[in-house]
Amino acid sequence: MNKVASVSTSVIHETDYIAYLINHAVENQFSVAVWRLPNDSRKHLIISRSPQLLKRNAALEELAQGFIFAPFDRNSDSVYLPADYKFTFTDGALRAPEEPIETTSYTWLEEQLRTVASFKTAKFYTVKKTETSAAAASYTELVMHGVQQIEKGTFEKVVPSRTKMIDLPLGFDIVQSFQNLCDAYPNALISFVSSPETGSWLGATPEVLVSVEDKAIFRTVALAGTQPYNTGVNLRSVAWTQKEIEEQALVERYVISCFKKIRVREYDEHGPKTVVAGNLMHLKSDFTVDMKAINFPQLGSVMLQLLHPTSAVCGMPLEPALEFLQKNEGYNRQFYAGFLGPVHVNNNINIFVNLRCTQLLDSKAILYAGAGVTIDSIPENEWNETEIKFNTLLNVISKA
Ligand SMILES: C=C(O[C@@H]1C=C(C(=O)O)C=C[C@H]1O)C(=O)O
Repeated sequence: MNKVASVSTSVIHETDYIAYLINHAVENQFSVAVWRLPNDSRKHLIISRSPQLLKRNAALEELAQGFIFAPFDRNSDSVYLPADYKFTFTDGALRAPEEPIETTSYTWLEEQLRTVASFKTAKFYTVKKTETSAAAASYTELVMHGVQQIEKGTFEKVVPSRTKMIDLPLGFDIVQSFQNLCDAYPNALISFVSSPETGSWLGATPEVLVSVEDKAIFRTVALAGTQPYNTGVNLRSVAWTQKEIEEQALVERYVISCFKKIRVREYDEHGPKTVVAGNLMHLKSDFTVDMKAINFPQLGSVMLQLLHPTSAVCGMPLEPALEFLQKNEGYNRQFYAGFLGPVHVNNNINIFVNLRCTQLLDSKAILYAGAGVTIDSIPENEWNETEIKFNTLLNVISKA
């Protein structure tokens, strides 16, 4: 039996491999990203020896295979994890290599595992200093303040956010939590990113920001409006209020305004439709562009730069809403409502908005959530909306 076959036929479970690889990264000051795309059974893990800092106008199309992790603040650099090692898992096991980087990774791992007697729980990076939002009461005040500015005509929509600090359960296991999120939310991007630069972030986001398939098909969405989802509800008969319909229509208009800036008229738009995102439902419109037909190979990079931060996480118009948040939100969002995802993995770019996420600390975690505020917002309802958004992760992490 050759080396590759001996690993692929072993009985080691993917959770042990993933824990081993995360520990290897952390012990060597490397960075690691683990993810599972929506409606996909494969899990991927990359280790990056030296992450790069990328400027806002970096061309994604020119990057080597890797994982991008960008903060909310578009003037701060993104962290790019070029893959030095890459692994794919299916059906609970490590998949046989399908490309050169996986072959070298496989061979390296097999070598490493010769001296491993048992697998340990994964450790992860934590940052020394971080920021959280003020007390809950001030969130309803922030929403009220936002509504006042809308009444004055400063902007039409703003998305104030807040944090919730929780204690991690005793014996918290990051790999188990990742697996639990994968099981609970099949149509979300499940991700775990850990690096000395960023600390550790775990998330289950429903929102595509930019995806490019085979350098040919560009996709983005306009997602907004939130209601709790109860299993069995018929999505076709879900009713939305005028406030939610307008809130989502604003995001749609924002996406279209980005296409207009670059004179792209040939986009297909479908929706809005009710979609399920874990414990919640949203209204979603899909946008698709045939990049070959319009001869626009950089559409992914160009739209990423124009879209972020969208009106789903910031507001409309962007500049005054952003200024309001910077002045009044009272904390640094860091990577919440930034973007993240694999670049050039299996010939695709799959970048999502970093929502329903948590930053992990030593024995605590910070959850992040925001809610779209329009002229019809009722502060208590927006507060409740952030509570149910926290539950996407809380329901899973607290059981880990
Ligand atoms: C801002 C968040 O979510 C965004 C805001 C939504 C809304 O205001 O209804 C819905 C989906 C997301 O686009 C979040 O989850 O923190």
